[in-house]
Amino acid sequence: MVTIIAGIILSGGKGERIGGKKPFRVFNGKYLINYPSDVLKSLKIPYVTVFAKNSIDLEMERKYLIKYKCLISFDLIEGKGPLMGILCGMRALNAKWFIVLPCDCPYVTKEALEKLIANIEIAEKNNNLCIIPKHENGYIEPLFALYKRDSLHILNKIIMEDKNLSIRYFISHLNPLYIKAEELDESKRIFKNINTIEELKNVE
Ligand SMILES: Nc1nc2c(ncn2[C@@H]2O[C@H](COP(=O)(O)OP(=O)(O)OP(=O)(O)O)[C@@H](O)[C@H]2O)c(=O)[nH]1
Ligand SMILES: [Mg+2]
Repeated sequence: MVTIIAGIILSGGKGERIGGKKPFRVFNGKYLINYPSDVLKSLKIPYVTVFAKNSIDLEMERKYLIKYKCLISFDLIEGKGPLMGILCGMRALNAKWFIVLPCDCPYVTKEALEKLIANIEIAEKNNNLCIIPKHENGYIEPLFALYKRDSLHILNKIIMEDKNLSIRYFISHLNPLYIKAEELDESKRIFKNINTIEELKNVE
């Protein structure tokens, strides 16, 4: 059976600004990575967490696996950025649509993801291969978005070419359906990412 929706939690960044180990940094009493994991679990959406190729946090990752019993994958090639994480996630789980989330989104909510998912019907009609939240100022949230499995061949090609691995370049091939960021969360807090040690302490 092909699942309709699966999740991909991107957890393979270097976390340079936070001094490494980003997924397992503690924010408000929980590891950062637990936030998107708990929300996907509460929605009963199967998901894969994609860590870095040469991860140095294997012990933490083992404990995470025991806690969540989700799928775990690792980047095929090191240092290629989020596109590699999406590729490895899509290869690990068979679904029609993938909710891509970063590991550092502690304000993510079940309600916001439900609202995001509700747009799939429109995207199916319009042949959009991704659904991307967009702010009023034009800023987009491609790492808090939905991607259709049908985009996998394009992703493969882009990664094989290895010329432009920006997520915007990938999206430019996908006839994106842009939705208003405030539609998912009026306060837009759900999009807040944690990048530094200081931000770990600023619990809102
Ligand atoms: N699987 C995978 N995920 C990545 C990769 N690069 C970034 N990410 C993830 O994409 C999300 C957004 O990236 P950033 O916020 O820049 O995080 P980061 O790259 O770990 O942090 P910096 O090194 O400080 O930029 C985070 O959840 C990262 O873990 C990668 O090469 N592979
Ligand atoms: Mg980065």
